[in-house]
Amino acid sequence: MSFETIGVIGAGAWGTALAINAQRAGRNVVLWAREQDVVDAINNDQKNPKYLPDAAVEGIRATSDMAEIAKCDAVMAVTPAQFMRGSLELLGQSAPEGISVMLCSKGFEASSLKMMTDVLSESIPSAVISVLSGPSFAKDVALGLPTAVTLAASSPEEGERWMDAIGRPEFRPYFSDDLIGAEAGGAVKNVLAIACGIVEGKGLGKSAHAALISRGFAELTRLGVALGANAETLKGLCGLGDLVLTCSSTQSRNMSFGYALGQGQTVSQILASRTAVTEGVATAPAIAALAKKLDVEMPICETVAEIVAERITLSQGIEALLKRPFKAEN
Ligand SMILES: NC(=O)C1=CN([C@@H]2O[C@H](COP(=O)(O)OP(=O)(O)OC[C@H]3O[C@@H](n4cnc5c(N)ncnc54)[C@H](O)[C@@H]3O)[C@@H](O)[C@H]2O)C=CC1
Ligand SMILES: O=C(CO)COP(=O)(O)O
Repeated sequence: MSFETIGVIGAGAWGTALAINAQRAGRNVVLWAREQDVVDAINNDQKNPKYLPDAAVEGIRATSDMAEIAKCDAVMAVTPAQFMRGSLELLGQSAPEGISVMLCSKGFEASSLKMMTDVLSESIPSAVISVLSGPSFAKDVALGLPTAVTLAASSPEEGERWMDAIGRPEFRPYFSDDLIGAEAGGAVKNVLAIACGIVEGKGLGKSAHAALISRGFAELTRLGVALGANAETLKGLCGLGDLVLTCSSTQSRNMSFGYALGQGQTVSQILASRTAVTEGVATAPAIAALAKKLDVEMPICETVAEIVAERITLSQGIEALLKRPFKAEN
């Protein structure tokens, strides 16, 4: 059975862009927003000025009633990671047995150190889980610019259903059976993008920037593998691909957060100046704690966690990384 109606939970920039893409792919789309002004703007003006200004949100119905989402053939969950559990528990109140849910957010739950796949299994035990991740800025997808992503599903049949439902020439999903790899890549790259932003903001040079991406990728791979991912998956769109995108452009909220830190702003100043979520800020301490728990060497991510918690200064963090003992590359 193919998915004809798609429910999208979360009308932030990414949920809205994914809803636009699914509508363009020919699906009937219902978009759930927690804010009534966002629901009204989409239904009355075909716009989402709060989270995705400039994009036309046409042919999509917005709702604040989660029961309407539960009636759809399949659901894309796009709530920021720290609030994902609440959204899924709400969906679980009216979801049918075996509902297909695709997780599209990038982060770990800071309070439990859990991945979104675990949060979904705990909230809706019968859900059929998929993960969408990869280099894809919401604005690019909304504009219809070419994008390729990893679409990880628990069976090839489920993957086919999702690819048929949301794939388009300008939005190319590549199938993977590695749910953990797809998730881990997206979560860790956000933390590394903060580090890359700091390097750029402080003017440490492109050589340092490239070194950080490369050594950061080693950390991302180590943690992913320790969590059960296949290292090959992490070389793909959801790992290296997304790391390169997010570390290359201040269009990334994580990269621009780090850039602003590098330019001398404080964590609270930067967060107070934006409505958009900066996932790496909450995920950094979770990754640092996981690294400790699993005995995985992740000095860059641990340094970002210390900086974000304001336990060390940028200069202290940079010095500590540069003074680490020389060692073999792998
Ligand atoms: N924006 C992008 O280009 C991309 C974002 N993502 C991921 O998608 C997820 C959602 O990000 P965006 O849509 O960009 O968010 P956004 O920054 O555009 O909007 C914030 C979202 O958080 C929700 N929110 C705020 N406080 C909340 C609360 N207390 N409870 C529940 N929800 C709350 C808002 O309703 C809104 O939907 C994140 O995990 C992000 O990493 C993934 C790929 C691309
Ligand atoms: O995940 C993203 C692109 O793939 C978006 O990254 P930011 O949340 O840092 O903007």
